[in-house]
Amino acid sequence: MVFYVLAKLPEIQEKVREEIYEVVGDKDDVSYEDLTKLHYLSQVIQETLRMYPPTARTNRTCTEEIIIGGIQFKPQFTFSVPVYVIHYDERYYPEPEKFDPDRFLPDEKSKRDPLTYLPFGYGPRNCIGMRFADLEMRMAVVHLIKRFNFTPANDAPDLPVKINTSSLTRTEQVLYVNAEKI
Ligand code: HEM
Repeated sequence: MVFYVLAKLPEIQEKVREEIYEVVGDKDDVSYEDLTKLHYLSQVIQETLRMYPPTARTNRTCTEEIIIGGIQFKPQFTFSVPVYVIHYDERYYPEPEKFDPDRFLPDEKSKRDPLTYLPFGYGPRNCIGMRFADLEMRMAVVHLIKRFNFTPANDAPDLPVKINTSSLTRTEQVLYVNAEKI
């Protein structure tokens, strides 16, 4: 998804590429240290996961009775946390359909409740692979953006791309990008 977004937003793609050249330069051997310095790339990945979270909702089962906001939850009740809906709530993300990596600048991020950003879930049973996935995504973008310029293929739909959220999220149509060697 991130390559599609970058193909559609060439200024953001260029900014990501510039940061990668500054931090990594020409070397092929990208270290963990290098990846931790790619702050703008991290913001782009976070914004991609806000708009296109692979999991649209996550479920929990109550172990004990509790009342939250006047709603009574009994033991064994199962309920869904609507991740996708929360990520598009204007109270937390003004103009939610706009792709804006600056929402994840440290200052902006610190103004929001952490429960408003849930691509990896939350709490003791959140995603165990979160950090690994983050590093993998950064590494993939670094190697590909260094070598290729991405542009939208013919008839590529505009952003935001329509998403089917019935189970794991997926785009309603197949998305293609052109990759041109730099
Ligand atoms: C972008 C990539 C990924 C996303 C968006 C993602 C998202 C999620 C979400 C939303 C949950 C449920 C968390 C909750 O209910 O609070 C979850 C659970 C889990 N994920 Fe991921 N995940 C990703 C990659 C990975 C990877 C790479 C691994 C393994 C290497 C992994 C392993 C797991 C496991 C084992 C759980 C269950 C944890 C538990 O029940 O205690 N995930 N993930």
